Amino acid sequence: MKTFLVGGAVRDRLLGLEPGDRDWVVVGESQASMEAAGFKPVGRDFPVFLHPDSGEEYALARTERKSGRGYRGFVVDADPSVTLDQDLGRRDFTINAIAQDTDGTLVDPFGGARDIEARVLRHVGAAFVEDPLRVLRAARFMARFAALGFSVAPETMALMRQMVDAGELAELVPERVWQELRRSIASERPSAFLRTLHDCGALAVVLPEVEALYGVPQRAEYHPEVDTGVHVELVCDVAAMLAPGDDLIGFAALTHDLGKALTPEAVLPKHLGHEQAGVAPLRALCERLKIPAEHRQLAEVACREHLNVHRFEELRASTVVKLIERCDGFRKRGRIAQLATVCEADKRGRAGLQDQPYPQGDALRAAHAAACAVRAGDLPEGLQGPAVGEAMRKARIAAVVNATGKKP
Ligand SMILES: Nc1ccn([C@@H]2O[C@H](COP(=O)(O)OP(=O)(O)OP(=O)(O)O)[C@@H](O)[C@H]2O)c(=O)n1
Ligand SMILES: [Mg+2]
Repeated sequence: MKTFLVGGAVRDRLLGLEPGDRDWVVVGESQASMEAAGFKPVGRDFPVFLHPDSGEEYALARTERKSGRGYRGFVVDADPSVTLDQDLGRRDFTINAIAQDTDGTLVDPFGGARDIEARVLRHVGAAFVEDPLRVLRAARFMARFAALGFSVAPETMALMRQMVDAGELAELVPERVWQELRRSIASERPSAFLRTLHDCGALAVVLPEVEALYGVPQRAEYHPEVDTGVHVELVCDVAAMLAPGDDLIGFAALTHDLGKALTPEAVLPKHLGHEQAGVAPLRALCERLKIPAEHRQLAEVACREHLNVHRFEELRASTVVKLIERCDGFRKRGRIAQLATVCEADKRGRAGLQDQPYPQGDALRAAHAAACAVRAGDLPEGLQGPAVGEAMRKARIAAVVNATGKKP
């Protein structure tokens, strides 16, 4: 059986990175011969099998041709006569279209190794336009590889712009948009995802609430970068640095300032009340993309409360306890630490201010820990009904006073 390693594993090895999942392509076999060799069929849209021992994915070499709208609208040909070069030719980017023989030899008909060397993300061929998801994949690979010096080839960028202008991205279902977004905000450079989509016009289609932040000014004394879109890019990158791989914190960082797009012109560059104004566009975005509940909740808390956390020094202990209650932080114990991280990313996500300390974060975490340490057994005995809640809140306030030296 003739098998080749393909895709991400070959690419990542050439980049000197730790390869993830290994995907294999098989040439000259059929559904029947694979099953006879003990492989387990798992593909729904095309013939892919799991290796009986390693569990790795083996796909028959195939060609694909667009036959209609939607991501299922493809005619797949996986006949044993399909060649390795044909299979590589249907792929998205040259850096993903390199195969490696079992003896280590590379099969690289589209110059993928050269593009890896030159740090260029380039499409393989004209069939690129048949799959609108590839616009988001380009942006996601930029989030992952921009820090290594990658950029999108101008001709690929032009093609992506054409696809957007032709309305192709309307085909993308929410689940697939979220999958690419989730992985991008958990990558090293989420700003490159946003910037790539912004530059080709796709951000306006998939995340119009975020696109609307570009061109909106903020006060230069507080925000040397001025542009709110640029601010959000920076915040996402700091969040990715503070919490690597954490899409929960990444999503809240991305959406914390959506309200700034709604500030009336006359009020600019101030953004009074943008925290409350941001809740409606945030909910619209979450509904449309079917964002998971936990992500929605942290994002909404961060949107509403980020200024309160920034002024933590000024808050009384009772105000802190109420803030924690509003965040559901006594039941969801991880949430306050997450909020503190998002707020730190917000403060440090400003041009030239990345290295600023953010003492509010630790102070909030310490206050939360102290308030959480109060147990029902610490309260006076014999309390009934609402009196228990009242006594609990008082005890928590006292604990925060103790831990922080704040006024009650
Ligand atoms: N819309 C897509 C999806 C996948 N592929 C091809 O299928 C391979 C495997 O896809 P996937 O696992 O999604 O990407 P990887 O490149 O392996 O990256 P990752 O490390 O994220 O798995 C890609 O390298 C690419 O050759 C493609 O051409 N077009
Ligand atoms: Mg892969």
